[in-house]
Amino acid sequence: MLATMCTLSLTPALSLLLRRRHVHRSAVDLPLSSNFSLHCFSPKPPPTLPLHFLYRAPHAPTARTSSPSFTPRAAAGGALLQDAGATAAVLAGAYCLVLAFDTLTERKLIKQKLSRKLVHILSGLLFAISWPIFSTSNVARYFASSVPLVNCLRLVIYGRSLAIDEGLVKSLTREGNPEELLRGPLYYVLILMLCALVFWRESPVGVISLAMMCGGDGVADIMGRRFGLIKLPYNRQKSWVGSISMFISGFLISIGMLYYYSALGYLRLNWMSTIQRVAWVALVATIVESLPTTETVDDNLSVPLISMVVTYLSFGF
Ligand SMILES: Nc1ccn([C@@H]2O[C@H](COP(=O)(O)OP(=O)(O)OP(=O)(O)O)[C@@H](O)[C@H]2O)c(=O)n1
Ligand SMILES: C/C(=C\CO)CCC[C@H](C)CCC[C@H](C)CCCC(C)C
Repeated sequence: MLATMCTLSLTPALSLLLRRRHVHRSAVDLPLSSNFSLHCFSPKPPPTLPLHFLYRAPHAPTARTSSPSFTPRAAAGGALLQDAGATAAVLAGAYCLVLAFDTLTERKLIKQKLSRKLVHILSGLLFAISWPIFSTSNVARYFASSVPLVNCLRLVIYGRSLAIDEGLVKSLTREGNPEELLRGPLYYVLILMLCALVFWRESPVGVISLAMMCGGDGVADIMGRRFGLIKLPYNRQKSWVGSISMFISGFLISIGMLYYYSALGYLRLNWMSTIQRVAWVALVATIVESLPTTETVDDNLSVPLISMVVTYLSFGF
């Protein structure tokens, strides 16, 4: 795979950040409508492949990495330290987020249903936003995935009543039944783990799927409960307001996440076609979420999984 070395004509800080990270570029030089341009200089232009293909750029040499004392072992040690620190920080963030909403609910400053949905919306989106703080090593995704894994174990322990945490149960379940933790919340963290492990930062599939599950489905619930008077003809449990809210929020949050990752150099997208593709994903996910199948297949599975399939078919990676 031909490697190219790229630098961005962005602010010096962001350019410096990128020089230390993998910068991926498509082999197909796509016009970027965003407000930065990618100046790539490489021994020779990469072959233009028929398919949309990503190139992994090497670490650009810096003053530190060019010094005689710099060794691959030192780099590996630094990456492991960075990933361990990032994992600890995200784990702490997850614990504090749930604790904060648990406290707000306990003090009756926020209703339980709204608290649960805000945790649903924020957890996954903040998790995806945190991925760039992990190193560029090949094991970074495993460190990141350990955060939903720890929460998965936590949900199983409390869901099977092997230990008691009334605050957690109250803030994450509809009826306060610990076994509920083994359904929606457990599927949710399993999807977070899947997105980090399989798709990570190099593919739009993971971030778009999380945007639809967390942002789209979460906002649909909040708006639908509050304003959803006109129900869907084929599903009296869901409403037009809820579904339209899911489409709009899922679309906008997906675009926002893709812009975030392209601004950091992980993705290079043709925004005209990207907007169309994301709209398709949002439409399909909204239709699936509106179907009367929640009792058989939880939304926390159906929405992200259909989003993964449609995004993969649309973007090709
Ligand atoms: N397209 C949608 C989605 C949700 N809702 C509203 O939000 C509520 C919960 O939606 P649902 O998708 O069932 O969310 P759950 O994940 O099951 O919510 P929870 O587990 O918090 O009950 C529905 O009863 C409905 O009032 C809606 O009106 N239209
Ligand atoms: C109630 C929920 C889903 C039901 O629809 C959300 C469950 C949330 C998990 C228990 C906590 C998940 C935490 C994430 C893995 C990491 C978040 C890190 C971020 C920095 C806050």
